[in-house]
Amino acid sequence: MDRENRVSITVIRRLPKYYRYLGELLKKGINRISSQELSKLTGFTASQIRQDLNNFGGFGQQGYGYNVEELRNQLGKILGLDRTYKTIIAGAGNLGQAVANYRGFEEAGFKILAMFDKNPKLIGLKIRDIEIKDVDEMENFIRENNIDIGIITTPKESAQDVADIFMRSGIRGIWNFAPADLKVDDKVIIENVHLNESLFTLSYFLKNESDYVRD
Ligand SMILES: NC(=O)c1ccc[n+]([C@@H]2O[C@H](COP(=O)([O-])OP(=O)(O)OC[C@H]3O[C@@H](n4cnc5c(N)ncnc54)[C@H](O)[C@@H]3O)[C@@H](O)[C@H]2O)c1
Repeated sequence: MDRENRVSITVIRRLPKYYRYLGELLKKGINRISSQELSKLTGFTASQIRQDLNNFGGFGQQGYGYNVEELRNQLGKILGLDRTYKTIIAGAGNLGQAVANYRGFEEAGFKILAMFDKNPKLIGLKIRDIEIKDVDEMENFIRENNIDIGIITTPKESAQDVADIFMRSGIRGIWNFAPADLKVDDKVIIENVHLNESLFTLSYFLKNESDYVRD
């Protein structure tokens, strides 16, 4: 896709939600859906949905709506979910272990090959079948296994060091849970999951209940 035809980030951020709802519809055996029905499910307006999907060529037909399976497959391809990603976790504490324990990521194609920590007490332990290795081995492991995605679940003080190792060893995608604004090269995509920020936003909405517009 050339620069002018690039799809906006706000549209991209809505795609996983469409993808998830379409998956749920398929599980219920529903094979056809109109943009109005999708609107009721997702909370986005029908015209927003049509506009979003038109960015990728438009999948619906007037009077018919969308074929759920076809649309989900297409969105899966657009999201890059039609392949698997080799993934590692740096920081095998509470959150790192919780991420490693969740099978859903693997089912979606994100295979966790190893975890890395600096605490000798953790090294050698396994979470499911995922071994916790010494962080000193991480750089070589990434190079040898062509790791695609690195997950950061270390304390924030170590997060930049970990990101630097990821970058030098060729990782292109970083999923960062540490509350730190990491500096990465242009070649690297970073997606931050700042759980606290989300919780503080919830706190704002509770405090200002009658005072905001939901999107
Ligand atoms: N636990 C949560 O629910 C939660 C919620 C919000 C944010 N976070 C963030 O996620 C991160 C991890 O939180 P946690 O609760 O799992 O912490 P934790 O202390 O349980 O685990 C952190 C792990 O990172 C390891 N570590 C430290 N420096 C390292 C390095 N340089 N290389 C490799 N491993 C290293 C530690 O030995 C430890 O095992 C923190 O940045 C925290 O702020 C966690």
